Amino acid sequence: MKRAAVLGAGAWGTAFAKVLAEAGSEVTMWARRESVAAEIRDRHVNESALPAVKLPAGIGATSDLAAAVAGADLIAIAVPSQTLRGNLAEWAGHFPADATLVSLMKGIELGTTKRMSQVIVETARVDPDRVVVVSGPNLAPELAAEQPAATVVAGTDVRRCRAVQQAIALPYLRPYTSEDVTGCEMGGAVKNVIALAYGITVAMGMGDNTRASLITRGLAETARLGVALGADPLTFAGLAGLGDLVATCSSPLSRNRTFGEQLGRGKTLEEAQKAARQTAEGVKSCLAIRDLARTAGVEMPITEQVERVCHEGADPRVAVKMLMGREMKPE
Ligand SMILES: NC(=O)C1=CN([C@@H]2O[C@H](COP(=O)(O)OP(=O)(O)OC[C@H]3O[C@@H](n4cnc5c(N)ncnc54)[C@H](O)[C@@H]3O)[C@@H](O)[C@H]2O)C=CC1
Ligand SMILES: O=C(CO)COP(=O)(O)O
Repeated sequence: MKRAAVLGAGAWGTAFAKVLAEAGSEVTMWARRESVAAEIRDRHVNESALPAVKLPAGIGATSDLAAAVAGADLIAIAVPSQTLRGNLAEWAGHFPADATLVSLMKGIELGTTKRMSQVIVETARVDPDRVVVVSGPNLAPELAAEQPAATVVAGTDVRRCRAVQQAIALPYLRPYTSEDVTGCEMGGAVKNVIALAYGITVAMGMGDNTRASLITRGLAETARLGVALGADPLTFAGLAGLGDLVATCSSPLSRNRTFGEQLGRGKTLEEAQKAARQTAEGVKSCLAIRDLARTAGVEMPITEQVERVCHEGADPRVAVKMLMGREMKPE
């Protein structure tokens, strides 16, 4: 049996801990609040993150980071992208020397424009081979309800990828491996921005033609940026690209889509933030992704408009007009 730690007891950390435990690992979760750790330990639930989900009784939980990671050979991290660097500054010294670090996050760091695996390598001072990314169409409440889904385990060390693949394979979760870390992370981060745009248009009453156009052109700009950063174009046709984009845009469970709906109803950023209980990564990542695109000389018109609506108070109706009024070109 493997010993795994999951750092972050939000929706995804909790669902992922359940997966690891059910696939045979001995799991300890780290929660920021001791009350959440106690609830997981004693009542086997995490009501605020995943209401009504019964967790395996064997999952341990603590708010003591050193205790959570002691002896772990797999450490999965599921905190907000923008706090990861700060979290790791406190944590990294406690990580066992050869543990595989699994990034579950889907965002780009503000300011540095770094992907989460890059932040882990830099801040925890580990060899890039030790970092593995898990990304795909994996809405936490659906996975926790054991609805069948697939995902991608990406890394530069095939042996570690296979070990993580084995550690999360279940009758309801089918993991595939990939060597394209950049592509998987860019797919996961940019789909959150496109899901914001999708939510905005849903709230504006737009129909399936608009939705399909957004998904398709959203994927086009995701792939354009990803390829400029060295990703394999085929990754964007896979689970961590199109798969996650479709799941997130289509699902009322998505925090990013829901956040977009608030903006589409005319709420300000601050009002939408007040209403959101959990992390909607696209809201901050859209700034970093726009900066990445500008530096790489890549056009990302949907991302540009999402940034304007989120952070410059632009009217969504004007944003739609600007997207539709762009210069004509071949597909
Ligand atoms: N929820 C989902 O369905 C999925 C989420 N993800 C990604 O996983 C990451 C985590 O997402 P969730 O668990 O859903 O988010 P969440 O908002 O439910 O949980 C985030 C957790 O991080 C903890 N945390 C630790 N340090 C923190 C700090 N300094 N500031 C704020 N919170 C801190 C919070 O206490 C909270 O438990 C995100 O990057 C998200 O995009 C990926 C796949 C699925
Ligand atoms: O990444 C996800 C599904 O794969 C979850 O999306 P949200 O963060 O928008 O809920």
